[in-house]
Amino acid sequence: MTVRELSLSGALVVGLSTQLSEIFAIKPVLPGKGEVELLAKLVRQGKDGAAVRLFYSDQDTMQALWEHIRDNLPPTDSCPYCGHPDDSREGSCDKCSLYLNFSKKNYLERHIENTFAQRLNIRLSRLNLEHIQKIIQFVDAKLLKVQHRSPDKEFLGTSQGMLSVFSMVRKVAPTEMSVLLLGESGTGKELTARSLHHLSSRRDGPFVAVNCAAIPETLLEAELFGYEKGAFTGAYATKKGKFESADGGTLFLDEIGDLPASLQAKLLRFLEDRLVQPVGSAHSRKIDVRIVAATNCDLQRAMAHGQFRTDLFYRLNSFTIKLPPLRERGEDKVRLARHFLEKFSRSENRHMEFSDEALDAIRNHPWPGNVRELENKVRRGFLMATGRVVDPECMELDQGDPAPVPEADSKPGATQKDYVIKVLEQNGYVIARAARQLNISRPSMYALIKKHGINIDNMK
Ligand SMILES: Nc1ncnc2c1ncn2[C@@H]1O[C@H](COP(=O)(O)OP(=O)(O)OP(=O)(O)O)[C@@H](O)[C@H]1O
Repeated sequence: MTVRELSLSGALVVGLSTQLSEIFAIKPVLPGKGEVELLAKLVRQGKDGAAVRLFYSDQDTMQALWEHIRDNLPPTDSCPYCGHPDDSREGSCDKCSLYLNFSKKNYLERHIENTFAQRLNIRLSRLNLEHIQKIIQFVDAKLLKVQHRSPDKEFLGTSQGMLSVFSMVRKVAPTEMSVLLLGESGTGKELTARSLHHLSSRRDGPFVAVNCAAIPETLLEAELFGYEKGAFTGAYATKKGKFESADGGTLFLDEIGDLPASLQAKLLRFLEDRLVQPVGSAHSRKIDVRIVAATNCDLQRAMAHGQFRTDLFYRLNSFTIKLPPLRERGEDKVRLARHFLEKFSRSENRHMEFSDEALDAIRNHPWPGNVRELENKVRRGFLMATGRVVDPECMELDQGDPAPVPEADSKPGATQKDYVIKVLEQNGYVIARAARQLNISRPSMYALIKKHGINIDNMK
């Protein structure tokens, strides 16, 4: 096979024996580069030879090919591609629109771009409007995902609700605004708070998380604001509070709805003047901390009952992000489940997969404990599966009988309280075990106990 004519996108070859659809290689010798391999496809067989289309190769080869072609261009005023008379060679050929300014440095890139655009045009012209509309929608959806993609590769979600969370996180993170995170237990409030911190200019400062429901009321003030030596019995040395530990960074106050009234006032004062006064100290210190607060309880209702200060609520509520419950996240349930299974598989070096039944059970389960519950079920499935396949039984996912977990704020108080007491009884009043049964965190279990005024010591 001999290569007679060679251009950037095509060649004339003689002695070719090939079918129309086949892709084959031609190997012209280029000065200064030697033999190069170019992939080609037959376009037309004529009596002088076969016209072939060339596929673009790597940049070096294309550059060498272009230099060779340029050096051998015939001294003609016509377009070398279509023969149309053109004496300027400054722009594009009027007839075939190819870029003719050969002396320009970026000729090769322009030529390749134009050729791609032309091919795309030809393809598009063969599609009907409905197809084009579908392509545009597809591209839009892809762009949306790229732009709103999670700021953290461990923070997953492609459902509409989560894309909007990611978008809000990106917008508010670089500002100094306080942020209020709302959402049921296990929906990812702490993960969101960490993302806010990592995307802010405070990322090199500390991230300090405090669960206001998990610390007894009597200790909470000292824990948050610190204390001076001798401030109270047992205060043997001066101790920094969480505000001070978070200086220059972010303080995440989880279960803010459980903050006692006196501390609500202190937090409000801090948000106004950024001063912190340790217990037993006569002096205040200026602290540079961004507050991210979170709660899974209904602060509006708490305000209506006089349990949460309205002024503090409005101060914190200037930017609110609501984490959607897992049951409203569509296929994210399966994506997250696969993510957790892969994580466990990697850490144990044991590859596992879900059965189709397991995937259906994951789709249908109501997930009252949200992502935390999903992670726990997948962990259980990973540990209990005997072969390489995780089925609904080893995850203890019974589609017909989802665990009736009390939803913190949607049921009348008495019913929920009874249920919590029952679960505590069943688990011998061991908080961790009761929390596990309800698929909620220990702090959330404490919060439920506190919310209903349940006194475990009297019950044992
Ligand atoms: N979108 C997500 N992608 C990956 N992991 C997630 C996601 N959301 C939550 N998780 C994981 O689920 C678990 C619970 O999340 P997190 O502690 O942030 O929830 P929370 O809303 O703060 O819960 P609680 O109110 O009970 O404190 C964590 O292990 C977290 O890493």
